[in-house]
Amino acid sequence: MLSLCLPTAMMDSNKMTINLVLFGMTQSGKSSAGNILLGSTDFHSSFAPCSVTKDCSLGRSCHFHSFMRRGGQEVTLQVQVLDTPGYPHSRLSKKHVKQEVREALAHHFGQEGLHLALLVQRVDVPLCEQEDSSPVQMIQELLGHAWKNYTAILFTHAEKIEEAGLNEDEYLHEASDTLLTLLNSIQRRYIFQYKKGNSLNEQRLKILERIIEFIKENCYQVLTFK
Ligand SMILES: Nc1nc2c(ncn2[C@@H]2O[C@H](COP(=O)(O)OP(=O)(O)OP(=O)(O)O)[C@@H](O)[C@H]2O)c(=O)[nH]1
Repeated sequence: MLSLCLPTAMMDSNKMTINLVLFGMTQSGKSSAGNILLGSTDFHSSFAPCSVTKDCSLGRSCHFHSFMRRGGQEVTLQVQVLDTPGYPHSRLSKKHVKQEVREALAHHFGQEGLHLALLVQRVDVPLCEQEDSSPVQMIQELLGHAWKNYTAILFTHAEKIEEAGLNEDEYLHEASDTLLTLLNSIQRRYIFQYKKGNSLNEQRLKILERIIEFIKENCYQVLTFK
């Protein structure tokens, strides 16, 4: 059963832990995005013509001291990221992936709660239009009716937008109706992740700042899984 609450245990006055889960199609860049968020290489990320990740795994970042201020106090941030098998998966059924992720969400975030699900989506791959095999459908089924308040899109391979001579706004302007409808339904929460250019540290800061904005807009509420 899913419920919403304010995570008092997770946020004392000067330390905050944020809990994130990564969803997305096979090879969309989930593990790589997880590593950027954690500032580590905890998750196995590699190019393959099939799905690499078969199991869920949780990674924890080190503590980012004085990452932000809250109520006049400096806050130390820790990030926890749950990496999941891609969906559609090249070897595992939908039922299997869903069960695996459901159990992992309950195990890792059952009590503490989930702040945000990131739908990891390559900019150069159209969003899956088939409802039944779409990662969006998986998010809805696992997060329940409040999924729209707890989901953001992380666009990976964003350097391809520049290579095509576009900027982010022009890319979104050209987006399919399916993607635009999804973006509107999640209050246009999106982040672009670039492989080239900025250092990984700069990228992590930029992405984390956006994520914290989304979490603040949600008044730090979490989804719990019991
Ligand atoms: N150019 C570029 N390559 C990326 C980006 N993100 C990920 N990659 C590469 O894409 C490949 C797949 O990345 P992963 O992070 O393993 O993807 P995944 O979604 O975890 O893959 P599965 O576990 O197979 O579902 C790797 O070679 C990454 O280095 C990006 O933003 N830009």
